[in-house]
Amino acid sequence: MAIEQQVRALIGAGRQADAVALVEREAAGGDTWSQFCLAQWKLQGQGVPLDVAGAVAWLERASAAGMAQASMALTTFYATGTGCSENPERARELLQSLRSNVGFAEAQMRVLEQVVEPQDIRFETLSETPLVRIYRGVLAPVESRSIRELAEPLLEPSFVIDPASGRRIPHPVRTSTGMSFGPLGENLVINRINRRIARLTGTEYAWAEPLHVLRYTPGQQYRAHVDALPGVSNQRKLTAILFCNQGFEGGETAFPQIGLEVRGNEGDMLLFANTLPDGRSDPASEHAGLPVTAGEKWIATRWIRQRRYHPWEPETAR
Ligand SMILES: O=C(O)CCC(=O)C(=O)O
Ligand SMILES: [Fe+2]
Repeated sequence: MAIEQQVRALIGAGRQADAVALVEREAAGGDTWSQFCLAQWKLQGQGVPLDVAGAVAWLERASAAGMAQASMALTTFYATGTGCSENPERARELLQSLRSNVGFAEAQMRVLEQVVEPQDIRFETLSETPLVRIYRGVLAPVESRSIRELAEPLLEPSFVIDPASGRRIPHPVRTSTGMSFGPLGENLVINRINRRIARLTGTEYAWAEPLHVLRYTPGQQYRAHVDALPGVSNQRKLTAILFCNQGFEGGETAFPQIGLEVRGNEGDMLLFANTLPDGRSDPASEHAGLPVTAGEKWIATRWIRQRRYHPWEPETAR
């Protein structure tokens, strides 16, 4: 019986410890399927302790033995510095080595090659206090399209848990659908965009939360709110919003406290400060995504903290 079937049979029979022992033995003996399986278990903390660096080590072995799926996964780990040191060049080399036999790698590589990293991006300052700026032409059309295409199948409505009933109820502030490119969902196209945002904002790539995509259809909106979070010391100092399409009506980003409404063109980036010089939330940064009245509005938001933030390192969220 192939190892995969043996593992399934053991798990099906409730013999999880035996399944882990088998996979560990086979992985050590050089079986790439077992190496990949063990890496996944270590990432989920399933049957074995959660161990991201250990997962990367097994992916390395499987990749070195020629397993394309492992190399593909490694591109994301190196691009985002998850479980290993950040190494975007290594990520790109791995992707390049895969392009001829993995369709998804070929498609990503083509987008990377079509876009020359923009150098002379101009911005206009719309408000000094709070700081609000719009940067023109941050994304190439192929990049904003990639964001939409990658996000679309993963969009989910925003819900919150109602404290009274304990039930999932529609989010009271945000009626759009959304998704995030978390550490393992960030392909090299998204990674390069995130690095560009860091460069333009004078911040570090590793300080920001995962790129968060929102799609609004007619009637949907993001009611007035501040992005700063209650009770955290690693505050959301800046918000960068990428406009990922155009041609919709309504949907301006409004700052009611300073009487400002912004509509970016596809590829533009809105940047604003959420905190006062002493680090506290700035009430004047209050903003809303006004209701869309026709068409669809797509944006991608990067909330930038004051220092390192990583979704898998809970201490960095506080
Ligand atoms: O949709 C908008 O224009 C605003 C989005 C927003 O406030 C956010 O992503 O934090
Ligand atoms: Fe916001």
